[in-house]
Amino acid sequence: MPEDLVRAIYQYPYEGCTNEVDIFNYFADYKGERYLYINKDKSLKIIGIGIQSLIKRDTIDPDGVEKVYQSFVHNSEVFGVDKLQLKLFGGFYFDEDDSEDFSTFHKSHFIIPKIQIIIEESASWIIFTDASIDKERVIDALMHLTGESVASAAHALKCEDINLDLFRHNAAHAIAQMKSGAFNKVVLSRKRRIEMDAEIQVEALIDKARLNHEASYLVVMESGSKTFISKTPEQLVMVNGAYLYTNAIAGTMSKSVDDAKAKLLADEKNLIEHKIVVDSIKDDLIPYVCDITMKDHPQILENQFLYHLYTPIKAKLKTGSTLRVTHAMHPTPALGGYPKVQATEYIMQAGECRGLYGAPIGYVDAEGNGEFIVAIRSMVIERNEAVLFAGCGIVEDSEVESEVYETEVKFKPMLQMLGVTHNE
Ligand SMILES: C=C(O[C@@H]1C=C(C(=O)O)C=C[C@H]1O)C(=O)O
Repeated sequence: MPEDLVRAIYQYPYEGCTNEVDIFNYFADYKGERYLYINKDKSLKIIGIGIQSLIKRDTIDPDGVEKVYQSFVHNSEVFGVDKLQLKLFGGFYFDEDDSEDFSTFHKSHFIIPKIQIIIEESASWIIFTDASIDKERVIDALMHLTGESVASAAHALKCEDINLDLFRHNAAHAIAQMKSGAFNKVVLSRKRRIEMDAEIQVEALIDKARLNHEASYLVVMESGSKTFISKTPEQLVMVNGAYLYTNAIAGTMSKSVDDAKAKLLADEKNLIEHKIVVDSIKDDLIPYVCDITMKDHPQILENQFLYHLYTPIKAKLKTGSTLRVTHAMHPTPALGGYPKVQATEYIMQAGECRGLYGAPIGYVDAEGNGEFIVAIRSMVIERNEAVLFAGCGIVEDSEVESEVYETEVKFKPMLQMLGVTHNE
């Protein structure tokens, strides 16, 4: 019998524990095969446990991914109480470059889990795609979790900047290129490796993130021995029925600067960087949407350590799904540069091999709705090591040392999550 015909999706209303740390802990046996997605206003949590089907490609292939997921959903028999809720979660690499840091991930990496827990404000579900799991037992156990927090036992031994000299060199080179008119903006990035004295526990990191109430997403994706984590403030795209939402986030000032908000809103260099992103997003959206609405001037987005210039954008969707639009928009000049092709080539020549750093990660449902984020403020961990990523937009008026400082501040959310307070 073809495999498709014996698949089944079982859905139950979920009234169990809503603490993601407890749930991750309970499913410790599935380490390497779990994921977590929490949206910015914490109105949606998606937790995936085990791998029923890994949709993987060694190229960035949104159409191929969508086809396999649709076939899974439509060829499965559904035993459920509500309309089909199973969501597909995963991401695409930043670009087609291979990346050693992400060797257990694929350029298209999407997961249909064995168990998916969806926690929304109005209702929640637990979904099983594996008939052999004892569903009653799992549901009963989840109802009785006690909400213990998990403190990290690991301390930093060593902090090492992997490519700071190269970053300085590339930034100076890019500024010179832009002064001679080669392109307008490029985003360059740095990496920092942290070695801890014990294994880094993902549950402890999630617990740390949970206690921090800043308006950011939280994404955790395990793949074998590696785990990717992003605590990003940046949405790439959300599709909800007839509407599409996106935003431009570009232009940054540390909160430690006196009068930072007012300075940022009036700073010519940052306003130029921001406008490049807004204009490029508009151009990329035109084939898919109509009635684009946005304000003429950016507002301030506040993070724990930084202020950003921020323009929310709403439009009516004419055609396309979340995955299609994600592919068309990524990378915006907030992470790539402008013009897009030249900037992306520049990043590839700079040898950054970003993998999932700055990549689109998110979820879609069977109707094409969903949300993708831009995976910044991120790190990949393996055993007792973490590699942290931070980047910034370079324009012709940039100064190399200010950009070095900006990336220092952008490492902070991940350093804080690891409990590293100073450079060891
Ligand atoms: C590239 C990063 O951040 C991006 C770059 C910004 C900038 O240059 O001002 C601001 C927000 C993000 O779009 C990062 O945090 O790694």
